[in-house]
Amino acid sequence: MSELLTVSGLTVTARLAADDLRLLDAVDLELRAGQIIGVVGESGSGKTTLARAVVGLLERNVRVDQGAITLAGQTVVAPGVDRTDRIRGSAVGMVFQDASRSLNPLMKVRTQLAEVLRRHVRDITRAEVERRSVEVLAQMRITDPTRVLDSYPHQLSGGLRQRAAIGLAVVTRPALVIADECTTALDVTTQTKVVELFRTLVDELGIGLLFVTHDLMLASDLCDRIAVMSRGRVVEHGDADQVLEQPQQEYTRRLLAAIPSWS
Ligand SMILES: Nc1ncnc2c1ncn2[C@@H]1O[C@H](COP(=O)(O)OP(=O)(O)OP(=O)(O)O)[C@@H](O)[C@H]1O
Repeated sequence: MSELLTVSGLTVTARLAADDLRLLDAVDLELRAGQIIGVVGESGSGKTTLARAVVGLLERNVRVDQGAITLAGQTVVAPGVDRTDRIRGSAVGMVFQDASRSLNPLMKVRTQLAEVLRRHVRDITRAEVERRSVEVLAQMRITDPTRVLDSYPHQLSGGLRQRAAIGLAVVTRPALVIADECTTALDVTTQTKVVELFRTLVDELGIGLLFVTHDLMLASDLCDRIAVMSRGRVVEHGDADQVLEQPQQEYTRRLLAAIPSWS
């Protein structure tokens, strides 16, 4: 099977008033369709920068110096190259920590799903918009899709809001989903349900999921592969079982030792 997402030698720098700051240093990563990769590491290790680089949402003072990101064999990011506007929201869906960053608080869920579908699916009919909106909420295991479609985000519970946000990310049937700390703000029970939902979606739809989390325990429950980041570098990268059972790097061993229930 060929790689869906390949990050090779990605080096990213922020320009600051006084100096340049390297945010990512020769990062390598691979992900196949139907797989989940957990990008883990302490705060400030570069996880969000990596996730944002894949979707071309780096801040204005940040640039790609070396390396490349390819999606299904096509280069989308390289020094001086940014083709992410062709894939963002269509081939690649995004879910953020805070559903309010994924969802527009001023629009009903129905309107938001319709807007995304109309933007990305040429000549889609009203009936098809409605059918796919209901279908995607059902895929999110939402039992009363009509109520959710007719709600504003603030009228939904945190868990339902995040499910609606995931629905918005996958309604265009992307090949890849980037989820950045998207369960962090949820209570543990809701977090578990969202993680189970992700596993089901990946298995059912065959998408690739890049799941950014500082929570190694959560990553161990969900992910097939794990990339451990420290100071802008991927220090360890491999099958989740292998990384967790036989960590090669001292940094990974320290992260594991910090989990109270890990033995
Ligand atoms: N635009 C920027 N300009 C300057 N420094 C930045 C910029 N964006 C990120 N950084 C710095 O790069 C480092 C990595 O940040 P990043 O948000 O990628 O880390 P992270 O692993 O996602 O952390 P967290 O888990 O806290 O979100 C941090 O030290 C951050 O302050």
